[in-house]
This record gives sequence, structure tokens and C-alpha cells, in this order.
Amino acid sequence: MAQLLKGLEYELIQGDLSQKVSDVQLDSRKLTEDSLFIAIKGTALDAHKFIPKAIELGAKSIILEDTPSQFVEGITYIKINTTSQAAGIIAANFYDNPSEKVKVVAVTGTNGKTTVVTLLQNLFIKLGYNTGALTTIENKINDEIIPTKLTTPDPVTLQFLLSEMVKKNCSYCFMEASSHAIVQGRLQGINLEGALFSNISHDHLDYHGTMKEYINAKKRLFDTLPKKAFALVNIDDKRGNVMLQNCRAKHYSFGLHSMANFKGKLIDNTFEGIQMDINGHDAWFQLIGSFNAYNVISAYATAICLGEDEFTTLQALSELKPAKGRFEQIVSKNNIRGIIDYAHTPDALENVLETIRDIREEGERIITVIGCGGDRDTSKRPIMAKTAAMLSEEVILTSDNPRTEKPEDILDEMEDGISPTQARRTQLILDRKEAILKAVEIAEPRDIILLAGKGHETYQEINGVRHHFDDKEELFKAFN
Ligand SMILES: CC(=O)N[C@H]1[C@@H](OP(=O)(O)OP(=O)(O)OC[C@H]2O[C@@H](n3ccc(=O)[nH]c3=O)[C@H](O)[C@@H]2O)O[C@H](CO)[C@@H](O)[C@@H]1O[C@H](C)C(=O)N[C@@H](C)C(=O)N[C@H](CCC(=O)O)C(=O)O
Ligand SMILES: Nc1ncnc2c1ncn2[C@@H]1O[C@H](COP(=O)(O)OP(=O)(O)OP(=O)(O)O)[C@@H](O)[C@H]1O
Ligand SMILES: N[C@H](CCC[C@H](N)C(=O)O)C(=O)O
Ligand SMILES: [Mg+2]
Repeated sequence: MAQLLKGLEYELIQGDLSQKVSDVQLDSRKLTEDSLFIAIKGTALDAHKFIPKAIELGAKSIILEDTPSQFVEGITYIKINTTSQAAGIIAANFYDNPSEKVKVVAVTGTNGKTTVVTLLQNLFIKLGYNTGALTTIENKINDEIIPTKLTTPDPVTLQFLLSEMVKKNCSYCFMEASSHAIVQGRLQGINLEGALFSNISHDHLDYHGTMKEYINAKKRLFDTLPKKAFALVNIDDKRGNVMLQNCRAKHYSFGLHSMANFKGKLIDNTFEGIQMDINGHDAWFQLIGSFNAYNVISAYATAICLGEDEFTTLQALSELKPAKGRFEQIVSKNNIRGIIDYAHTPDALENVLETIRDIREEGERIITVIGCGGDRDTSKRPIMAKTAAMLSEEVILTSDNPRTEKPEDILDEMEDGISPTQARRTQLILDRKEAILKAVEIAEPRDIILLAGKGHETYQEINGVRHHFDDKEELFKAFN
């Protein structure tokens, strides 16, 4: 096991370093004979209390922060200051440092990560490379799907997935780096080829506390980039430059409104796609919405930073479809346009509604169905309701994933954002299925229904249980 500790400061408190290690795990429930258990102090639980269970299941090596009161014979105990930050390094050593063999690019930012990572994976597959992707929707190695519940996997799963990509001869892995993941050190042990910053706006303040801390979380990804890596930032976002301060990597920028290494301009925006000028090349893309101009140019810029040809990249990008549940459209027989979108932050909702307003024609009304997730940032609830009411003709406030909260309470907090005048065209329908049916019932031909917040999700999470629920499926049923 000694080689698994390479790069770490540790103290051997019992046992010996020649202990055999058959597997590395963070979760005591997954342990097998001769495995190594890393006990971390999590947000909800302190895994030190699972050490006896781990040993019972066959763990022979324990990595911990607190010296235990009792030792078990034959077990090796190693003390490390912050085990959560060490987990990725131990797992990387166990899986033979996969990120030395597959080039990993991390994408961070409040909105657009899944869209950009999906574009990049599909682009690099088109360019002829075996490519992996780690996203909120799913993890993928070429077209093989590995389901996930997190945007960024835990550090051990992450190294395992990278090692699988190495086995499948992947040249690249594009991954989302959530702010939770960065703070929790899930990316430790990854030798990054580059990092991309899309934007930052209000989200996850329940976890980070303040906007400043949230920005700092994102910045940590750039502060720790190696010198040979590239750092690519959206320079139109006022935090783009902040990411680059003290960043040793090579600096690159993209933008639509400022001087940038990769400069784009939105020429046309329709329900079929966008036309852009990128560094003097004119091209058409199948993603909808002006905000997607940022996602397209960031995918393009990443490809160029990785040494791809400009023309071939643009050609391939223009053939790509958007990610699942991102501005997905269904038009009913009587010409009502339904849009399913993953907008679950105030900024995303504003962008998506502004884009619909830009594209729609005279007389077309917008009916927005929206909820907010439970056990997440409560301060965004009234803002999202207000945004929906300001930018739509009709609003239906409903449930998203209530998780362990009472859905009625979430709706109450959303309703606080609605003014008395707006209340006249706002309805509260707790049941999301009923809310969708109501939207279809009140819609007239040529109206536009936006179902926001759940995008690709095929479940509704209530008290720890994920019940099947799919916005697209429900809208389709309601239309027919
Ligand atoms: C608040 C948060 O981020 N929590 C994540 C974090 O959990 P944690 O460190 O708090 O773990 P914990 O539940 O306290 O448990 C501590 C340790 O005990 C271990 N354990 C637990 C139970 C047991 O019986 N035995 C055992 O050994 C666990 O494996 C863990 O190692 O690390 C875990 C593993 O990496 C995650 O599964 C867990 O995600 C929870 C479910 C979650 O809801 N996370 C959300 C907020 C999240 O991380 N979201 C971001 C993206 C958001 C976005 O896309 O905008 C994400 O990256 O997905
Ligand atoms: N570049 C962008 N700027 C602003 N809003 C965007 C951008 N790209 C996408 N959006 C909006 O944000 C929603 C979520 O997009 P996406 O899933 O790509 O983001 P994400 O960063 O992966 O989100 P998550 O934090 O849940 O992983 C989209 O459905 C759209 O409404
Ligand atoms: N990855 C994000 C997704 C939010 C999606 C929305 N449907 C919700 O449940 O709040 C999170 O966990 O905060
Ligand atoms: Mg995502």
C-alpha cells in the first residue's frame, strides 16, 4: 500500500505499509476483502463511525483523520490531515494515475457545463477520438452510458471512471466540475490539461454561504492548474478575469462583447438554431438561444486550445444537437410549442425566457411552469418566481424535486416573489403533472409553454425516493 500514499503527508499509526490493497472505497457499504477504507468527515456524516463496519466487511487498511480509541489486530491505520482532500490522490495512485494517459478538461460555472461538456464529447468523437464525458445527465465512455446521481462523481469513482477511459483508449475526457466538487476536493489527483469557466450567477448559496465564497470555490480550480495547462475563461463575465488572477496556466479568453482570443458574434437567433461569426468564420449551429452562443464558442475555443483545426472544428460543431432536456421542443398538432429546459437558476431562467421573447412572433404568449428544488438554496425561490412572472404572460408555480422539504413551503417561498398584479396571472398547482396539464389546457394555438427546471431528469425526488417523472413524457401525453 505504500505506493498508494505517494505525494501525501501521512502518519502510520498501526500496522505496516506492505498491506495488500484489493480496492479503495469511501463508502463502508461497498467494502470487500483486503480493501482500503478512507474515512472522511462529510457534510452530513462523519465516516469514522463506519470504521468497525468497514473492518467487519474485510477492510485491512484504514485512512483516517482522528486516532481511534481502539485498534484491531492486523489492520493498518494511517492518519492524514484532511482525508477528503487525500482521497483522490490515493485513488489516482491505486488506478495508476489515469489522468497522465487521458487528457482531462474540466468545465466549471453556474450554467452551461453540461451543454459544453456534451458538445465537446460529441465533437471529439466526430473528430475521430475515443472520448469520455462526465456530466449531470450521465457519464459516458464513447457511447457507453454509466448512470450517475452527481454532476461530478466522488473522487474514487472519478479515478475509476478515468481508468476505464484509459482501458478504452480514450484520448480525452471532458468533465463538469461543480463548485461542491471543487471545495470537497473531488478533483484531487487529476492532472488537468485545461479548465474552462463559463459564467457565475446566483446558486448554491445554501452550501457556500456567500457569493464571494461561491466565486472562490470556482477560482480554486484555476489556482491549482499546472503551468502547462490552459485556462479558458468567458471574459464577458465580470468574474472571468478573477479566475485568471494567480493562475499559472496559459491564459485564453472567449467572449461576444469584449476583446478576446476567441471572439464571437451572434448573427441570427431562431427556433431552429443560431448563426454566429467566430473569429471571422460564419457558421450555423443547431443549439437554440442567444446564451448558447457562449457554449458554442467555448467548445470551439477548447478544441483549438487542444490543437484542432479551425475549419474542421466549426464544420463538426455545426452538425451537433443540443444535450437532452436543454431547450428541447415539441410542437402539438394544434401548433402549441412546448419547450423543456433545465433552467434551475435565476440567470438561466431569465436567459431562456429572454431568448423565447426575442424569437417569438407577435401574439404568441408564454406560459411558464416552474418549481424550485428542496434542500437547495432557498434564496433563489422568490427570484425565480418573479423572473417567470415578469417575462411570461401566464405562470404556473409547481413542485420540482422537494427532496426532504414540504413542497407547500417551497411554493410559499416562491410566491413571495410575485406581486399582487402578477398574482392575477399566476396559479399554484402542487402536482407537477396537473400543472403541465393545466398549461396545455390554457394554451391556444401558437402559444409557447416553457417547462423549466427539470430538463433531462426522469424522476421526482421525494424524501429520498426517486419516483419516475419525465417532463417531456408528461407534455407529450398532455398534447395528445
Ligand atoms: C453536500 C454534498 O455535496 N454532499 C456530497 C458529499 O457528501 P458528504 O461528503 O457530505 O458525505 P456524507 O453523506 O456526509 O458521508 C460522509 C462519508 O460517509 C460515507 N458513508 C456514508 C454512509 C455509510 O453507511 N457508510 C459510509 O461510509 C460516505 O461514503 C462519505 O464518504 O460527497 C458525496 C460523495 O462525493 C456525495 O454523494 C454527496 O452528495 C449529496 C448526495 C448531494 O446532494 N450533493 C449535491 C449537493 C451535489 O454535490 N451537487 C453537485 C452539483 C450541483 C450542480 O450541478 O449544480 C454535484 O457535483 O453533483
Ligand atoms: N452559457 C449559458 N449561460 C446562461 N445560461 C445557460 C447557459 N447555458 C445553458 N444555460 C441555461 O442553464 C440551463 C442548464 O444548462 P446546463 O445543464 O448546460 O448547465 P450546468 O452548468 O451543467 O448545470 P448544473 O449546475 O445543474 O450541472 C439550461 O437549460 C439553460 O436554461
Ligand atoms: N445539480 C443541481 C440540479 C438542480 C435541478 C433541479 N431540478 C433541482 O432539483 O433543484 C442541484 O443538485 O442543485
Ligand atoms: Mg450540469
